[in-house]
Amino acid sequence: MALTVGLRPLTRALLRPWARVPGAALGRPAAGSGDGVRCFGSPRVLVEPDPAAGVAVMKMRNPPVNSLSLEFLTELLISLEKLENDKTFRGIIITSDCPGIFSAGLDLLEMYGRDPAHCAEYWKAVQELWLRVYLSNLVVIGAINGISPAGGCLLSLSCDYRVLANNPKYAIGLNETLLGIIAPFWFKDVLVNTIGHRAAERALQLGFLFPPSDALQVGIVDQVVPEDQVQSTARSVMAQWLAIPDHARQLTKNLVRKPTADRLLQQRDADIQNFVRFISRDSIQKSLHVYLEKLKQKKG
Ligand SMILES: CC/C=C\CC(=O)SCCNC(=O)CCNC(=O)[C@H](O)C(C)(C)COP(=O)(O)OP(=O)(O)OC[C@H]1O[C@@H](n2cnc3c(N)ncnc32)[C@H](O)[C@@H]1OP(=O)(O)O
Repeated sequence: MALTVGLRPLTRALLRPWARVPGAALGRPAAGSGDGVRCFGSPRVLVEPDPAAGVAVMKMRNPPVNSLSLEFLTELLISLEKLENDKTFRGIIITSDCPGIFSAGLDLLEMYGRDPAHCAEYWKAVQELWLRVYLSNLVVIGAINGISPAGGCLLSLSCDYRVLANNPKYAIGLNETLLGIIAPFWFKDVLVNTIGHRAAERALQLGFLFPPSDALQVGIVDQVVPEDQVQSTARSVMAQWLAIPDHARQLTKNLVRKPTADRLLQQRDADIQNFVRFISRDSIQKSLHVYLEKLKQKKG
């Protein structure tokens, strides 16, 4: 029997009117967009619109590490939906407002010590974010200005183009096996599509986190540039992509990506059930506990 997935907080949030950021974000003119244009967003997602260019920069700011908690996923989804539905925008640049960290991936605390209903709700939101970014009609460029493991890597892989800052600390990859967990088939599919079967096989089994030079060589990112040029490079790449007529690019993107997305769309509930069964196992909870303890101990 299909698991019934409650989506209460997510649904509630999606029904909420568009939230404007109190304080800091509001009133700050968007960079390069003239005086009249203001940033907007939500507590964890700052959106800097450049209507003249048809581009919005979406900055993730869920400190300390931009882990993808349920609330953060919800805010990202709301921002993306808002931008998708606004004809002003043809492209978005996803980047981080947390120094040195693009995203630490899925929030382990949403999966550790939680009941099955919560895990199901969380996983549905993870699926939702992936589908929205991966199938977005907008051009999506990742300006990856920090480390990007696991779910952070999935988010990057779902962009149309990835620019990574050249800092040896900014590794990227699907490192799930290092945590004693398994990347779901759709994470795997996106990696295989990006770097090929053999490279993905090794990277997934060994939980590789590629430093920038290796990331470029294997093709998990498209470009590596000095750290202070990540945003400007993303903007120039965006201009190239926006030179293509939208309808032609969008239909082509759909042609290429739909089969991969359909594999999940055809079995979303089953995927949620699998995830909940897997993550609820004692052995997996133990692995997560050990990993979280390691993170704590690292601090000394
Ligand atoms: C089934 C598929 C499932 C999962 C896919 C995933 O995405 S699983 C998540 C995989 N992510 C990782 O392996 C990254 C883990 N984090 C790190 O390696 C480091 O935190 C990082 C990102 C390199 C940053 O290091 P830094 O030294 O700057 O910070 P620190 O480690 O001290 O972390 C600060 C606090 O954040 C907590 N934290 C880190 N990552 C996560 C996370 N993914 N989820 C939840 N919480 C996370 C960390 O424990 C620290 O907490 P604190 O309470 O301050 O001790």
